[in-house]
Amino acid sequence: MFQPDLLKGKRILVTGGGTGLGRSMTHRFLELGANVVICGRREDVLKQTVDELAKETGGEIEAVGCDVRIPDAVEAMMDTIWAKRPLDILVNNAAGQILAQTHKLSTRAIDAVLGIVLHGSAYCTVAAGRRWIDAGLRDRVVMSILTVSSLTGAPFTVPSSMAKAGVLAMTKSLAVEWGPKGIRTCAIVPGPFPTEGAWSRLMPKERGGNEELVKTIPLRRVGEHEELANLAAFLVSDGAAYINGDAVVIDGGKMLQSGGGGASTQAMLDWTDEQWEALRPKRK
Ligand SMILES: CCCCC/C=C/C(=O)SCCNC(=O)CCNC(=O)[C@H](O)C(C)(C)COP(=O)(O)OP(=O)(O)OC[C@H]1O[C@@H](n2cnc3c(N)ncnc32)[C@H](O)[C@@H]1OP(=O)(O)O
Ligand SMILES: NC(=O)C1=CN([C@@H]2O[C@H](COP(=O)(O)OP(=O)(O)OC[C@H]3O[C@@H](n4cnc5c(N)ncnc54)[C@H](OP(=O)(O)O)[C@@H]3O)[C@@H](O)[C@H]2O)C=CC1
Repeated sequence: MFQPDLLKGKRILVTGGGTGLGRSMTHRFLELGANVVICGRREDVLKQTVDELAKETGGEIEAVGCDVRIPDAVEAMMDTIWAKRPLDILVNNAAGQILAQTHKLSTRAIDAVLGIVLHGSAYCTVAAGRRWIDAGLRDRVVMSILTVSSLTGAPFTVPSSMAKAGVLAMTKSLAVEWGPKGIRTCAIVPGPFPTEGAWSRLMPKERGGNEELVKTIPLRRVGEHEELANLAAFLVSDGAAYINGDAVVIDGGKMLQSGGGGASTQAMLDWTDEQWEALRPKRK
């Protein structure tokens, strides 16, 4: 699908790259010749991913333990990365989610999610951007992984929806402020892509499992990691050099199905031919 050296020479940081979609993007970036640094809080998870992906791809990968909620930890991580070679690309992927009734959330619960998604993305973006701007480095990219709820809002995942909407605002704002400095920003808005992290927190069996979920998606399936990883590879590559400030939705059309007619559209999709026929005016 891509030239095998699409990302050759690019040094990329994927936050939360040890698991799930971050791992899958890292895998694709390595296959395409990038040098990738991953970060996360659990060093054992990072080490295992580094070992596995180095073996699977033969690519250059390293890990730095970092909690992106802690400003000093982010600065220390960037110093460690820069000591070897400056980044070309930052991928803000690390996230936290809680499925709960909003009026029952504790302030610590709200802060836990806002801290990872909103503050963590801002700390990483500013730490990389400041270094690029101070050194006059151009042709750099910040790509953030959002959620459909950043565009639509979503009940029961309010802190995440708020935080991702904030990251979208950062993406659009910096496209204008940093564009002239040779730094472009972009985002991906994924629909459902099964991962242990998301499914264990957001898909309790009471939700009906994947069978119920796919009925809400026009393409009638969840996403495949490779599909998101390919989009990510394109967006950070020089092939997408004129894309700045935009967020690309990859959700099988889910957002469109739940919009407009909403719940009643959903019900109509399950109507039988007889039900539709019964609506036709009868000829006299
Ligand atoms: C269907 C497809 C939709 C897909 C959309 C997907 C979007 C995603 O973002 S998926 C990403 C999922 N991955 C993760 O969330 C990974 C990281 N997450 C975490 O580490 C935790 O889940 C975290 C966000 C809670 C943060 O962990 P930590 O800092 O260790 O925080 P604590 O465990 O100490 O909890 C802090 C605070 O939050 C309360 N809390 C935790 N879970 C819940 C819950 N389910 N309901 C209500 N409250 C919860 C916890 O009790 C603590 O509060 P206090 O008790 O007041 O101390
Ligand atoms: N899967 C899906 O259907 C969807 C996912 N997304 C987005 O995709 C991205 C990846 O999610 P997914 O792969 O599903 O979930 P995962 O739980 O697998 O990924 C989250 C990653 O973030 C890391 N992380 C969490 N908190 C911190 C922190 N404070 N500092 C550093 N790293 C942290 C975790 O590692 P550790 O715990 O070791 O720190 C983990 O590797 C997220 O941005 C999510 O919002 C969006 C829409 C749908």
